[in-house]
Amino acid sequence: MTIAQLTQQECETMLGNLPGWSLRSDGKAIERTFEFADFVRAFGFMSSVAILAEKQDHHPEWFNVYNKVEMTLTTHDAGGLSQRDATLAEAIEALL
Ligand SMILES: C[C@H](O)[C@H](O)[C@H]1CNC2=NC(N)=NC(=O)C2=N1
Repeated sequence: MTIAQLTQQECETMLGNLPGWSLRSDGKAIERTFEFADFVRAFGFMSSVAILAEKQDHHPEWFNVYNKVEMTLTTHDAGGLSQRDATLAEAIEALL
């Protein structure tokens, strides 16, 4: 499935609406680290994100150590950032 990449302007607008997220150095993904009180809360967050990801058919790349979750969003089918990344990031922020 071919999905359109965001334009430079759309990327800037997206990041302006997503404080805490930053653009990866190659410009093809956005990243954010989440920190929770303990592992159980971090894993509960990941479980909630997993349900969102399935609903949106759009999945994060992530790494968890104890209470920290490092998350990267990119659209593999687009080879970079797409509206799907913005939509998922906004839904994730709404969980906090
Ligand atoms: C067939 C394809 O794997 C699906 O359309 C979805 C699954 N989840 C996905 N997640 C992400 N991050 N990028 C994708 O391109 C993607 N594609």
